[in-house]
Amino acid sequence: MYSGVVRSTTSRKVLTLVIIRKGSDILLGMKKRGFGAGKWNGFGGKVEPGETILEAAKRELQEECHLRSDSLREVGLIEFEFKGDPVLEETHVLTSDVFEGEPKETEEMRPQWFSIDNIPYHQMWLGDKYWLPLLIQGEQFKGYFLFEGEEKILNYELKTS
Ligand SMILES: Nc1ncnc2c1[nH]c(=O)n2[C@H]1C[C@H](O)[C@@H](COP(=O)(O)OP(=O)(O)OP(=O)(O)O)O1
Repeated sequence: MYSGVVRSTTSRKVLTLVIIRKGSDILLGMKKRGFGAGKWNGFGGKVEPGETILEAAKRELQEECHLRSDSLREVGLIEFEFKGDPVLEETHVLTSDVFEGEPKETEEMRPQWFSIDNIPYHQMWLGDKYWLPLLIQGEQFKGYFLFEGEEKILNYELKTS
């Protein structure tokens, strides 16, 4: 997809990432365990065998914060690579401002609304400050991020369409 990037990955994991919006707020969750613990992020996870991207996104949203949305739409596709890890994370980013329920803390995530003027980028994945503003502006985007560990980006590309 990106001419300048040579990937060293040999397999691919498909993930979803959902950002729910309400007026000028977005909903993030503090990841309590596992991969990305201690970071604010959208809601999502691995797409299970037999599931569509949309089904997986809806399931993860409900499992992680008890919200339901039948109006999720895909706005972004990001490939995350971690140096030395043979797995490329193909992450589908979806959003909606139509949902049912109130966000509730779960075993995995502690949800909290943030104003788009006060997003806690310093406690989020480093790449988020590049692509999340595009989502907030209503853009569609494709990206690639190469990380070294969790706290350093070696290379990235981001394009809007
Ligand atoms: N680099 C980066 N920036 C922003 N967001 C992410 C990454 N890497 C990622 O994996 N993510 C997102 C994509 C997913 O929404 C989550 C990771 O999901 P994970 O918790 O590993 O998947 P689950 O299926 O929920 O895992 P278990 O419940 O099986 O532990 O972060």
